[in-house]
Amino acid sequence: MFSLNGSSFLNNSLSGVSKSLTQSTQRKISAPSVVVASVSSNGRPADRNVSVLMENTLKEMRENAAPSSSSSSPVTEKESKSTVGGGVEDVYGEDTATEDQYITPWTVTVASGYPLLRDPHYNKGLAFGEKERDAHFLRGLLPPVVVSQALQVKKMMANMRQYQVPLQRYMAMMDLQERNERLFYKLLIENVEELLPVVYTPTVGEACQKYGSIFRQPQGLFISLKEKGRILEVLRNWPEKKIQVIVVTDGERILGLGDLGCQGMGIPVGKLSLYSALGGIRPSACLPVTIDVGTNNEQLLNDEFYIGLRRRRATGQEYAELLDEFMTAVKQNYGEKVLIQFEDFANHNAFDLLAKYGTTHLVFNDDIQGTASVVLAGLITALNLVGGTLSDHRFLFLGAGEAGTGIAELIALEISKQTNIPVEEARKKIWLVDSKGLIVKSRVESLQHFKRPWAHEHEPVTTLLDAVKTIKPTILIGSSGAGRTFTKEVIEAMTALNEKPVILALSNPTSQSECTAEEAYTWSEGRAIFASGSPFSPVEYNGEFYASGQANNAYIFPGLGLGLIISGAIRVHDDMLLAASEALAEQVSQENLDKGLIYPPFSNIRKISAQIAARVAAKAYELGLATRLPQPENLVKHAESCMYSPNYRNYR
Ligand SMILES: NC(=O)C1=CN([C@@H]2O[C@H](COP(=O)(O)OP(=O)(O)OC[C@H]3O[C@@H](n4cnc5c(N)ncnc54)[C@H](OP(=O)(O)O)[C@@H]3O)[C@@H](O)[C@H]2O)C=CC1
Ligand SMILES: CC(=O)C(=O)O
Ligand SMILES: [Mg+2]
Repeated sequence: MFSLNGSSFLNNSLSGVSKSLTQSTQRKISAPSVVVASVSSNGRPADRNVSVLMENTLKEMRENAAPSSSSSSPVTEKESKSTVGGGVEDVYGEDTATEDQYITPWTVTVASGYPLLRDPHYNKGLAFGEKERDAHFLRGLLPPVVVSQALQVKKMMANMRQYQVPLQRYMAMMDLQERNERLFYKLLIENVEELLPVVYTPTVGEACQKYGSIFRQPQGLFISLKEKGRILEVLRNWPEKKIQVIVVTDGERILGLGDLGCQGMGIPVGKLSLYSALGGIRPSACLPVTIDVGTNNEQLLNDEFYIGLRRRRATGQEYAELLDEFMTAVKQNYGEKVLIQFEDFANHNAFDLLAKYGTTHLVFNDDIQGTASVVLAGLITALNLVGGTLSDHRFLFLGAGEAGTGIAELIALEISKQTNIPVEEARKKIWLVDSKGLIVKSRVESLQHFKRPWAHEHEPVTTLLDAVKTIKPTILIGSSGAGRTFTKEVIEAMTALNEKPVILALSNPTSQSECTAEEAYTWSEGRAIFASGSPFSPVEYNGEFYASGQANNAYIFPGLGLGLIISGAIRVHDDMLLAASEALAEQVSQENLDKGLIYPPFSNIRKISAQIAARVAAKAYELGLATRLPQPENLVKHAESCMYSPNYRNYR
């Protein structure tokens, strides 16, 4: 997001602060302003001419210091500015309570000329109009032509399609994000099905593996053990002050690729791009964080280009203390209502972190809860194709970690609600296999705590194939991170047992998928209802085309996050996950079902996210967890109106 040398760092990194200071006024101002520390200007022509613009900006800031009733933003002025000073933002460090804290002496100037072209939030490239070029000292800095954003999108897509190697596309997209943020989002929103596999799974997996080698500009906030005791200070280095969503990882379980240490940063960056593109959260309100506690990945430790701490992972107290400092600092810096999404932590930390902070912070774990919600939605839809209710089915999982047990628990909860049986009873319909075989009672003492509820009475079974034969599942779910584990024999066994076997290969990226779409359709003779975590192209089998859906939490977390934000929710509740599942399932049309699709196309995702957000927000109000009162009358419309728009704004 910024270069680390000289004044461009200063200007770029601080540019976001101006947005936070002027956010309430943006509709009126529209002029790109930046805030800089009190450092003298370098005397460029643009700087000599800023005084009038600067005065205007300051005037407008003063005028708009009071709450604006015309703002359609879901964040009210009062809420967004509360600090120790009794609800008034302490911009100048005037509060007694903050006396011992350092402050930065900000002054305001206006971005124009060369720095404006280098500011990704405001840069429009060739789309700067004639008047803007005059008003902002851009004459001569751009070639004469003025083009539309639509033409820029067309050109970028044509360029993108020239790249044969997926990683090159990823790098081109990241470069665009750093150069012209609105164009990046415009491209992503308008070409979501084509670009999702570029900025997200599977390509983001390869990008994380090679992050050190392809590293150009830092994205997101890196918090390592070196920063212990100073995390609040580090958070304050981030240019944006009004953060609504944080996606944080410690890089220990990146997709199904294992421990990638600090290079896991690609995941929070990618997930937050989806928060904005798919869920409409403002990019400036999103903060990607990677907590670097070392890595146990020998290959990375020996890689001269590795970007993280060159030490083995901290564990126990050292780990817990760093995480606790982070969680405390986040609340201190951004308040109660910042949403923290835990992402790609290893399961030995993930469940504990969720349990520990679930009662004190607005948190959820995407791998445990987001995945559960998306899979439940797919299963509710699949019932239209295979018949029966959820409780009529038998579920078998390969993989009993975060995703596996998270999904299993939400299915059990839904069955329990639908049938009025205790959740313990509902769990008996669900079986899980881990690396040691079927989870059964006789193994209970040696099982991690999150597996224990699934240890049912049964004799030991060591292979998946034997588990399929003995449990006779109607639904098989892969959440193992182990590629090609749904063998021909396994899928044939499922097909022998079921007219239409439901087979979900959730593991990411594509290399770790339990089977390919082609394998699922071929080995099941075209009878499988199949979906996968990473996308597969349609498959031809016996002269027919089979399209499969993408069972990925990307359907859920953007809408869930939006719903939490617009309602001002203070906690995430399981019923919100169920509400999100129902909302997603309702978006699957008969036309989708006729093609065997159990998820709607991603091309409609913003509409889908608005529906999910509305349902989640409604649940927050119903549960008394919402703080943004009164409840808007039409939550879908409200969600849509709150969504980020990547269209260029006019500058005066
Ligand atoms: N599609 C989506 O939206 C999502 C997909 N995922 C994917 O799911 C996968 C797993 O993630 P997560 O649950 O967090 O990981 P975990 O590490 O928490 O769990 C993995 C589980 O798989 C088991 N396992 C691993 N290899 C084998 C094998 N060869 N045979 C049988 N069991 C095996 C492990 O067994 P043991 O416990 O014995 O070690 C463990 O129970 C990843 O690839 C991830 O990308 C995750 C979240 C969302
Ligand atoms: C999709 C996702 O969150 C994962 O594979 O970890
Ligand atoms: Mg994940």
